[in-house]
Amino acid sequence: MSLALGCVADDYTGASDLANTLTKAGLRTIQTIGVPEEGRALPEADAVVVALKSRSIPADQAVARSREAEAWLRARGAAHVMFKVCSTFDSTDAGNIGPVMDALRAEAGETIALVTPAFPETGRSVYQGNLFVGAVPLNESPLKDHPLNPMRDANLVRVLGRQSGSPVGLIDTATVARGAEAVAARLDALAAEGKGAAIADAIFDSDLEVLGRAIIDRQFSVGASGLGLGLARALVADGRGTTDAAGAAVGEPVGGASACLAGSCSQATLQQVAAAEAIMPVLRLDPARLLAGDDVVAEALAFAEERLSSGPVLIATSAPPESVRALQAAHGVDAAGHAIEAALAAIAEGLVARGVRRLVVAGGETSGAVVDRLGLTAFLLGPEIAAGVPVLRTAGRPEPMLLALKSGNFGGPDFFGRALDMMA
Ligand SMILES: Nc1ncnc2c1ncn2[C@@H]1O[C@H](COP(=O)(O)OP(=O)(O)OP(=O)(O)O)[C@@H](O)[C@H]1O
Ligand SMILES: O=C(O)[C@@H](O)C(=O)CO
Repeated sequence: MSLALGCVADDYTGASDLANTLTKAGLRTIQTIGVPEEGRALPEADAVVVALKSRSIPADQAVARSREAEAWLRARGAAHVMFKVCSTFDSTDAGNIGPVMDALRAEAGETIALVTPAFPETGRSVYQGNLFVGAVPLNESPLKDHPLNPMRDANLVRVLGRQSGSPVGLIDTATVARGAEAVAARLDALAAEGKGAAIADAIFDSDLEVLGRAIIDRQFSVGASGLGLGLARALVADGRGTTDAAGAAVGEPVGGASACLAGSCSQATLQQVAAAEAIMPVLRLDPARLLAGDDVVAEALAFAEERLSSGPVLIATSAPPESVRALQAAHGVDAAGHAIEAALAAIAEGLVARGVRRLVVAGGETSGAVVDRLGLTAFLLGPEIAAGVPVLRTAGRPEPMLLALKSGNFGGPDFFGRALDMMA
């Protein structure tokens, strides 16, 4: 396999978002969970997205895992490696975007990395280095209340500057409007000034196409799905992709029962859980009882077991910001998050043991915990349920499963129903 593009993603839902974008843009794409073991056969592909669970772990561990993934991709011929971060730049001042970027850029032998989390299809745009979520700056969006990575500064030149070992510059809209050569020249000028990264403005897909063309022959970049789109279109225009890849891997329907799990507390997920009550039984787990030692996993599985033969169920810990803050104040952010993730993962395992073969999971960390617990290792890409959320089909599992791993902020209010319909 000689890859046109290699990607290292910092969470599993983000990886499936990117793999979906690359597939739609015409690259045959596979998503692996972690670095595949030596000798494991993978289908032929133009691009591989290695999904890590490295967004909210200590920075040194995120760096080590990302370097291993980058080396694996380079060994498979990937000339350009993109580090996929969240379109809302989820991270803290301690990392992990800056430290991972610094390490992968050095590994690639580049002096500067172009960085942009813009993803216009989901309302993420960057102007003068400031990230907007829809019409509001990042720090006024619901991301200010994220349970693990609250985002309180929209100026990404500043945010990344606090995380990186090198100064950070800006490639502004006026430069992007002048085209790929102007972007490349600005990158070189910033590198000559000693900058190690440049936040690039992008408001429309056409801006991302310019950025893609400007950097496709360089070794390394950092971005969300929008930059993936720009890179994929540059590759396809250059004859380095397969133009009929979209939705190629739907495959045969899988039988079995279906279920949904939600550990995301984003505004979008809260609305989706509320809307699901009209179409399926919903169990809202009380995380305070879980942390007090009650066996809520067994309760959830009993709830599901009684109902699965008649249709899907949804089990959610999702709660509004004030409840999340109260739980975190009582137990600590990490302890609360990990205990809930572990409980939802154990529930997922119990559901699969009870015949569930189609599973929808809301939340990046939550999806990471579930996929790891189920021991899934790679996915083929199916059709798109909502912007950034594809149907995934397991690869290398004797009895295939379909999954949808939803980033917290993605999807409309009817997301759960729509996902289940598309997986039917
Ligand atoms: N009721 C709750 N109180 C406190 N924390 C919670 C609660 N329910 C879930 N959590 C934790 O909140 C975190 C949610 O993160 P997760 O990444 O799953 O969702 P998200 O941040 O909305 O999604 P994404 O990362 O895709 O944007 C997890 O660690 C989860 O365990
Ligand atoms: O880029 C995004 O917003 C998503 O793919 C994601 O990473 C959310 O966890």
